[in-house]
Amino acid sequence: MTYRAGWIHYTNVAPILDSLTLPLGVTAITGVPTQMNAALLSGEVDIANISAVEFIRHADQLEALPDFSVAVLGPVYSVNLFHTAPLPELRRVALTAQSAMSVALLEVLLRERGLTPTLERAEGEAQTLLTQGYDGVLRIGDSALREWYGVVGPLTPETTMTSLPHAARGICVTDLAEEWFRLTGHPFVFAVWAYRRDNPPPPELVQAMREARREGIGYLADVAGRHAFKLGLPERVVQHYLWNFRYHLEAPDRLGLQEFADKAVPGHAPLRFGPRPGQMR
Ligand SMILES: C=C(O[C@@H]1C=C(C(=O)O)C=C[C@H]1O)C(=O)O
Repeated sequence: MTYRAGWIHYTNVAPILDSLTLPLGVTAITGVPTQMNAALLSGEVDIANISAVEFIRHADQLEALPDFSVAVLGPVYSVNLFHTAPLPELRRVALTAQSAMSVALLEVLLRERGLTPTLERAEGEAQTLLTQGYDGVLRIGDSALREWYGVVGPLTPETTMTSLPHAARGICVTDLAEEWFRLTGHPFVFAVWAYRRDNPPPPELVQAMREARREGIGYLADVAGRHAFKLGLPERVVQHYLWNFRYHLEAPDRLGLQEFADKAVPGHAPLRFGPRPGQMR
């Protein structure tokens, strides 16, 4: 029988997916996070790298691979609130329909500060929406990375990604993963690789994913070079962006994930992970 995978193929997953050779009997489709979340939950696919919040919300049915994540400790650069008013004065924020995770994270961060702007779905470029009645715009993924650099770049010999100004031309960029780090001191996990508990992936697929990740991380400059060209960004910006991710769901990432789960989805079922490499079920 065929095992079906659903991949969110944003640039941040390229170090895992670009070199992946699917074993015989495994097929894959691709889409944005909300599409892959829905595909896994409807049974259209058997495994997907889904928004961690959907994994948490459906923890009664799902399990995640024990050693795969898209996480960061500190800034992520691609989950950004672009805003023209200071955070405490925000009135109307445009959300993206592509992401479940960043919306849930924004809600947690606003609640922690006691802020209650109106949140609405609206697609389009942040800089355009900011001239159309929104004073905040949440964007994720490749377009958010590109827009972030469009606002705060260029990177000069005197600046680094972390020392860049984060406001320019009247637009401020708040990196939600950095805000999470300020609040908790923990990493933020954006995605995990989840499947229904009664339908785990064939070991050959997980093995192939581990090999692909080793290859991708080992040749990160090449991965960055290819994607920089596609994104229209400087190579060193994309290489820094990719190097910054935590792809192994390590102990600190699990702490961050658990903390987020408790804040965002009170009463959630216990989070479950498959056996670690070499561990028996
Ligand atoms: C950090 C990011 O990670 C992605 C963000 C997701 C979400 O917001 O739901 C889901 C999967 C991640 O790969 C990003 O794309 O900017």
